[in-house]
Amino acid sequence: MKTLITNIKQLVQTEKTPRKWVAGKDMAQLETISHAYLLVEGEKIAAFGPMEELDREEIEKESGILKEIDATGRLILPSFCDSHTHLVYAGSREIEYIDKIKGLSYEEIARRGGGILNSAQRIRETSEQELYDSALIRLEEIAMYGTGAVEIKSGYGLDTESELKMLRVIRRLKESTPLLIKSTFLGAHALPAAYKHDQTGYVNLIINEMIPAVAAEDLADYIDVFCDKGFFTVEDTDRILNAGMKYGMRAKIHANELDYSGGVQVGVKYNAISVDHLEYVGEEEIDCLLSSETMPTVLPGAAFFLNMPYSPVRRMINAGLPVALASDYNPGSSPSGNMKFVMSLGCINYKMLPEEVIHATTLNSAYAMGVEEEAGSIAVGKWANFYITTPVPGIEYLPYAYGSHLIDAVFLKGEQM
Ligand SMILES: N=CN[C@@H](CCC(=O)O)C(=O)O
Ligand SMILES: [Zn+2]
Repeated sequence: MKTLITNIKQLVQTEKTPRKWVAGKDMAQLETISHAYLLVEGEKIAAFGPMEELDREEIEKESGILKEIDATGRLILPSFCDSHTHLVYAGSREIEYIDKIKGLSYEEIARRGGGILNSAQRIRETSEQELYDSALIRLEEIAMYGTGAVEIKSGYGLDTESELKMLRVIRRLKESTPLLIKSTFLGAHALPAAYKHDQTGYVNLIINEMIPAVAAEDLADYIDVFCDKGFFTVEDTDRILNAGMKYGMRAKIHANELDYSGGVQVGVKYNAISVDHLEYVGEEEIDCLLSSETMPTVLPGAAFFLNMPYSPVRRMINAGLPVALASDYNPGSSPSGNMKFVMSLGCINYKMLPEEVIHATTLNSAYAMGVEEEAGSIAVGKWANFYITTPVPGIEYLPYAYGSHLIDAVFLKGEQM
C-alpha cells in the first residue's frame, strides 16, 4: 500500500542526512520544504521533496494501491517522541492535587505516604489486565495528540512481582500497538513502606532480585533511578546502574529535580542515554554533559504542575548542548501526555523558539529513548509516523495556540489512525 500526500504547505523537520541529535544554536535551524509531497510505502517513508520534483509516472508505474491525500494549507510534522513517561498506573491522584493547591510540597506529600507510594499501593491491588486496559486508553489518547514513540517506566510496583507486572504490561503494549515503545525498569523510584528504615536493604533487593528477574524475561531496555534529595543517593544510584549495566540495561535516570543531587555526574559516568528533569543544573553539570553522549531532558509539564523552578534550558543550549523535552505523563506530577502543550511550555516558560521545541520533542527526544534511527524526523527509511495539521499559518502557530488541537490526521507505521 502506498500513500501519496501532495501540496503540503510545509513539510517540517526533513532530513537528507541522518543526525543523532541537534545541539546548541543549530536547534534554531529547522529543515523544512514548502509546497512539498510525501510518499509512504508500507510502514516507512519512501520519498519526499518539493512538488516540482514529484515524478507521478514513476510512482504509478510500480505496483501497489495508491491512496492520495491533498494537504493544501496544512503542515506535516514527524510524530512526537515522548522519551519519559510513567503511563502505566492505577487510579489517579487528584486529592494530592488539592493538597498542593493548599500549599503542601511534593516532598511533604511523599513523606505522608502520598505520592509514588500511593500509586504503588494501587498497583498492587490492580490486575495486569486492568493495568493494560487503562494504559491502552492513555496510549490511544497520546497517539491522537501526535505522539508516535513513547518510553514507559515501571516504578509504581516497588516489589519484584509488581515491578514485573508493570513491565509485562509495557511489553504487551509494545506488541499490540503501532507506537514505537521502549521500556524502563525503575525499581528505585521510591523507598517502599516495608523498607522505610532499610534503604540499603531495598537497594540490595533491586540488585540481587529485581534486576536479574527483569533481565530473565528481557523486559527492560533501560534502567532508571530517582537520584535526588529524599529519594536515592549517588552511591545507591552507582550500585544500581552498575548492576543494570551487567545485564545490558543502559542507564536513563531521574536527576536534579529537587536539588544538585550529583545525578547528572553519576548518569554521565554510566553513559546514560539521558538524564531527566534537571531543575538544578549549574556550570559543573553543563560541563559534565558537554563531554558526554547523554541527552539532557527537561520535563516542562512536571515543573508546571508542581510549580517548580525552571531548568536553565537557555543556558544549556547557549553552552552548545542538545536538549530534549518529554511529557513525564504520570498521575502525580504531570497528569498529561500532551506533547503539543509541552512545546508551548517550552516556549513560554523556558524561552525556547518554536524551531527549538520541535527539535527537542522529535529528533532529540528520539535519541533520548534510543529510536533516532527509526523516528524523530521525516527521512527516507524511517517509520511513517507523522501528523497532518489543520490549516494553520505556519509552525509558530502550533505552540502559540496552546489550547487548540490543530491535528487533523495521524499516521503511525504508514496507517492513518
Ligand atoms: N520525580 C519522580 N518521579 C515522577 C513522579 C512520579 C509520581 O509522583 O508519581 C516524575 O518523574 O515526576
Ligand atoms: Zn519521571
